Amino acid sequence: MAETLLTKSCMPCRGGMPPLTQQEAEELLAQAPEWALLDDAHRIERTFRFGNFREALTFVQQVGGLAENEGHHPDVSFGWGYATVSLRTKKIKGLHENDFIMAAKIDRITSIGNRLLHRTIEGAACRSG
Ligand SMILES: C[C@H](O)[C@H](O)[C@H]1CNC2=NC(N)=NC(=O)C2=N1
Repeated sequence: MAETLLTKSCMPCRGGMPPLTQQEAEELLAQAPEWALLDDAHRIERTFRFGNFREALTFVQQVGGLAENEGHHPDVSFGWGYATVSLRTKKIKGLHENDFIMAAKIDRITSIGNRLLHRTIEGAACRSG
């Protein structure tokens, strides 16, 4: 099976290599199309929307756990109803495949969360129906 970002794990980055080129970044962005390529292709960013502060905080906590597991860390700002995640590899002052692996895995957090939420809503509807 072809390796995809979701089947990979972040590799420790000790610096010393050049950041991805714009072309390389755009190729990887195809697997995380919701993210914006910013700062002359040196950073990727996505803002996620939520129903309230608690949902945003829960998401941020999940992102933090993923980052610790992967050993690669985003910058996150969040508040009532939103969380903005920004990814770049500080050691090389630009983008690395690690940033795209994290983006794909962060997207999966929200898709799992949404599926669970829908199942809960459906479940409640069945019981009250
Ligand atoms: C050894 C380990 O890979 C490095 O310290 C990691 C930790 N997390 C990191 N996160 C990010 N965003 N950039 C880095 O350069 C980085 N370096």
